[in-house]
Amino acid sequence: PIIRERNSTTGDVKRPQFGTRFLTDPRQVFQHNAWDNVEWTEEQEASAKKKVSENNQPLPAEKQEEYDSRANEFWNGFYTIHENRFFKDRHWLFTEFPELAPQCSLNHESHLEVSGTDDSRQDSLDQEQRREVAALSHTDGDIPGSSASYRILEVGCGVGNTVFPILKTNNDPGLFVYCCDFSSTAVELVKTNPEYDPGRCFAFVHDLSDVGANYPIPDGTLDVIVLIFVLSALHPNKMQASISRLARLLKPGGVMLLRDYGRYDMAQLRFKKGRCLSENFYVRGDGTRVYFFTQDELHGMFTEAGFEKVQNLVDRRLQVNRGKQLTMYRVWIQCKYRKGEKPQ
Ligand SMILES: C[S@@+](CC[C@H](N)C(=O)[O-])C[C@H]1O[C@@H](n2cnc3c(N)ncnc32)[C@H](O)[C@@H]1O
Repeated sequence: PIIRERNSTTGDVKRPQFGTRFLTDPRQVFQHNAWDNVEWTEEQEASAKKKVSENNQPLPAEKQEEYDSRANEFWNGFYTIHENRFFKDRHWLFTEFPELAPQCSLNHESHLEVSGTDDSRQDSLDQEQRREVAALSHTDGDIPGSSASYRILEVGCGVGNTVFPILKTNNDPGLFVYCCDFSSTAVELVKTNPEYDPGRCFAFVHDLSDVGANYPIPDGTLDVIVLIFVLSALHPNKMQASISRLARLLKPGGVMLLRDYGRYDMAQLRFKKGRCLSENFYVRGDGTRVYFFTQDELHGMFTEAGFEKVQNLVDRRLQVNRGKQLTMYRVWIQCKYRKGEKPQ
């Protein structure tokens, strides 16, 4: 059976909630480590806007050019220092993006309600078909994963904090996971991870912004593409073409899943003067770059690339350092867009 969370009053199926702890009494703020769906006041929004506009003097062009042309070297430097200690595994992956393990909805937390026998029958039928297809076409050609029936690509996979949980959670025998990053150091860390199984996964070095470069994946064959905190690392001028390039790899009806930094996230407000490259785009001390999106900007790019919106939401969370009595306002954007059925 499929497990779905339902709104207790209307009975409607809700999207899986990222979190459910709401701050109703401001005096309670230091009672927990994090609060969900935090409302921003107008003053808070205005003060964030002011802070950002005060730090909006772009660096000289030659410096900008270096950060762009050597971007992968700066990320290699990052992974040489942090190896796989920095980005932690994400437990929210499968509640927010059930497409990553469609047959595993039983993994949802116990408070979710059980329902929908028809859907569940369809699901197990799909699964069975996938298994049959995988069993029939067992001869992989030159292309890794060519015999698979459900293909996921993660772009900007880093050291595999999304890839390995997918491989562990999604036991569909027809599953194949491709993953790439333009940091050869990161890809090497993925390949040498004891959980890396070449029969189910293929990691390769690829620059997302190099739209002329080939992927080792035929066009129109992917079910899902995942972008987690990676589009924000690209120069804003290269984002649209990169998304449109990726769209070619998806099957009609395939989905693009994205989670990334939102405008006025704490990380944006903390940038010191002299780190701004262009509006809402900054360079960190280690040379890696980051952009802070609005929902509309992402919507515009996806629709331009031929996608239809399934979800585009902003996730505002208040994180609390109880020891230091500090509050940190995080803003993330989460998108799910489906590739149109008609060719572009
Ligand atoms: C903030 S990290 C996120 C890593 C990973 N997605 C995660 O969530 O753990 C951004 C990643 O994007 C990669 N990246 C940045 N620009 C890229 C590009 N043009 N092509 C491919 N990967 C890129 C970086 O090397 C880095 O691994």
